[in-house]
Amino acid sequence: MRHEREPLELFTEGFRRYGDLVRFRMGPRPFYMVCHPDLIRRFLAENAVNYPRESGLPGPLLGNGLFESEGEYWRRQRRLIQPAFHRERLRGLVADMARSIQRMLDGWDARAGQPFDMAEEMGRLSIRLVGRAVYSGEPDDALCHALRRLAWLVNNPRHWLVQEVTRRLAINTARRQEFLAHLGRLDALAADVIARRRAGGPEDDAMSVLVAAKDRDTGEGMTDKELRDEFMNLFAAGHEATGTALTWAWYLLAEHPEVAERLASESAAVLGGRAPTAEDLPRLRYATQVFEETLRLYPPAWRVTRVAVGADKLGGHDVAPGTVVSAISYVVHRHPAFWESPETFDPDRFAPERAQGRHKFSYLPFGAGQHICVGNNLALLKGTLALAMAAQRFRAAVAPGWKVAIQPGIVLQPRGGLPMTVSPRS
Ligand code: HEM
Repeated sequence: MRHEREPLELFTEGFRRYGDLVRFRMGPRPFYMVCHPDLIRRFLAENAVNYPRESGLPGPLLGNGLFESEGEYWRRQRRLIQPAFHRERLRGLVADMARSIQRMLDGWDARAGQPFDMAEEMGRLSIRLVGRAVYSGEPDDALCHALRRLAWLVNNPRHWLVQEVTRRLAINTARRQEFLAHLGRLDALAADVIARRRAGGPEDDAMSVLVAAKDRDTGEGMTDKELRDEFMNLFAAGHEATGTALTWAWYLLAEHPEVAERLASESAAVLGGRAPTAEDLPRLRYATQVFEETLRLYPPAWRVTRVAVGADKLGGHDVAPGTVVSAISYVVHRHPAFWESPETFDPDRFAPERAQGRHKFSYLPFGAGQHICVGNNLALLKGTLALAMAAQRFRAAVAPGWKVAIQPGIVLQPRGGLPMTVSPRS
């Protein structure tokens, strides 16, 4: 089936041939790919109530957390969790995050010239930075390994399918045992963090906000099970996309040395070799733009999908109940009516004066509407800091002979990782 083998090619071709709304035959249900931002606004925002996310059984990893829930329960949880990720609160994390990034970069000095997998490196960095935001902790190597393996098992659709089947039939395969062992490690951490916060631990990370949060109608807080599920959603699911985006950023910078030089100049002018502070953030504008443009060309969450529960019309076409409706961000971000020279890597298109007036629903790296990514400010902060700090110290190049290809699993990753070499700037 082509949509499993090469979905990006299939969807891109469908858009070029048929335009803004394309019906595909795949599986038993009708499937619409929606590419026009007005139509995306319709199903993700204006009539979102008709297009919930597909409900499945709560899985063992994410449980009934924000990613998986819908309706009143989701609304309550979202209200309680959102304050933990306000931009002002995140500013307090800058110093700790900078320290984590600095430690990674110090390790690069000894690795100069030797290829290493940038996807693995960025994945681990992202885990450490999310750890700081979620529970004020820096995960050790064993925990990073567990999370990387879990992400790998979940991101690969074939493994995930096997996981689901073996779980439902309670078959104990080696992969399943591996999955459960990693999950057990994470569950132990979640239980420990929750117990400490209940006993009154630090007060400025996401878990302390969640433990203290009270429903405005009932006055009740979250149960331990609810806290555990949200911990998994934020910590386990929150790291993968940022790590992948940073990996693609390194690839694009290697391919566009002029952008890498400009990024390094900005860092030199603003930071002059020291670690960034929260006050520097507005002046690291080009680093943010590089990250935003990377998210346009390689949106890690490359599709946003819903299922219609009632009849509707999209662009004059009938949508029957049960229709799967998907905005393929990878295609929407290359829509020529909304993006000039869409294949060109041009961070300046995110300069405030050029971004002004852009259709809000033509740029969807964090989704749109009520489910828009709750961690988007954190992701932009991580991306900006990591790029600004790394660019002032290192250049990177794809390892000689390596062919970069895209693997669209749940997340849009480089197939087989991304071997790169780094060299210090003199
Ligand atoms: C570059 C990094 C990231 C990308 C590209 C990304 C992308 C997305 C997208 C597209 C959605 C919407 C899914 C939908 O509508 O079906 C989403 C939702 C979500 N994201 Fe992110 N995300 C990133 C980072 C993070 C981080 C750092 C966290 C938390 C620490 C996080 C937590 C969540 C949660 C909990 C949701 C569900 C929100 C809801 O349904 O209310 N994400 N993300």
